[in-house]
Amino acid sequence: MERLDELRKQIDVIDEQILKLLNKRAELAIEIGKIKKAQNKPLYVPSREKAIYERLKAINSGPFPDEYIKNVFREIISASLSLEEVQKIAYLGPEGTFTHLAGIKHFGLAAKLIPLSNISDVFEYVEKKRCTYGVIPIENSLEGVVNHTLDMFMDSNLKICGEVYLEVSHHLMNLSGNFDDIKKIYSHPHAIAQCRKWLSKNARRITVVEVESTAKAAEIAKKDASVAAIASEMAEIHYGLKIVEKSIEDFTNNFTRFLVIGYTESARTGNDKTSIMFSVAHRAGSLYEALRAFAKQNINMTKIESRPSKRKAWEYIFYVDIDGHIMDENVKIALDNFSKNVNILKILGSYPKGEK
Ligand SMILES: C=C(O[C@@H]1C=C(C(=O)O)C=C[C@H]1O)C(=O)O
Repeated sequence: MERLDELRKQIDVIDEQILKLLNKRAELAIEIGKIKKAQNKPLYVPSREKAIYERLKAINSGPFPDEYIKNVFREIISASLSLEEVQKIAYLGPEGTFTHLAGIKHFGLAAKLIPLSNISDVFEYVEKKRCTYGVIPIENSLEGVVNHTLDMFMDSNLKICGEVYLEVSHHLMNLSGNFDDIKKIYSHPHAIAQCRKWLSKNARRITVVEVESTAKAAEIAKKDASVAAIASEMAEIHYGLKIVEKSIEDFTNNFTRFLVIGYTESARTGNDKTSIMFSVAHRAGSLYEALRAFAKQNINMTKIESRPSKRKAWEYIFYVDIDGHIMDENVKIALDNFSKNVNILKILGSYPKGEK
């Protein structure tokens, strides 16, 4: 037998062993699912999943690459979890958006992802338990925060249970893949802003039209050969378009951060983040005094935003992210002191940090 055939035979044997083990593993997951259901515990446990990825990465002896262990096990876990219960996930659609991609990255392909047309609907679907979790964008490293998402937390009791980072790259695409066919370019205002230099250099005479999402732009481009969309690779595949020019963004290092919202609280993993919202009195130094509680406990603040309270003119709500979990001793002490210096305090959730 040729060496090539011989090696492939060995791979076939190993694949059979992997499949047998996958089924053994799935049986255990089903058992665990029954226990969790009987104890009324959440079926999806992100802290456990994170611990699995990290443990396997630490013991990996190679040559299987460390960076792909999570991808492989993400799908194994997603498929196992679907045997306990298929997870219904609401996300800001339509299909083919970066939020869709973030949902798949976090929950895997076995979850049922449900596209909704706005951020409020995603909150409502999860609040009314039509979906177990929701995925929404919260900020882009170049364009800043998504105000609508922040504002939704004012009146919602949902918790943040996870975060996902995606590197964003914009491509110009149309039906033919031919630049000369393009009369109009459609995209989301953020994507257009991020490709400004390229557009002014290469598409001066082409009309640029803003639409509500990059996927919507791709949907329009699919119907009209003279329309091109600036959208993601996901949209290209989903809408059957052809890339005219790849990565036309002005700056690299473009990341979008997404939040996973739901009713369950995520357990401590040792590498977590906590999000809070609060207001302070209109008094000199009140914000400074409050935030000192974190500095005193040596807690790093990773984000601060302010938004109008919408209840009274010139009254603001602050949003802060800190390193650590509410079950960490230093976070507990800091929040206890912090709460003495603020008016309203709402803990939006502690959750495992997303991989950048
Ligand atoms: C099996 C479990 O349920 C789910 C599936 C997991 C898995 O397949 O390893 C891990 C965490 C949960 O999201 C569990 O809780 O351990």
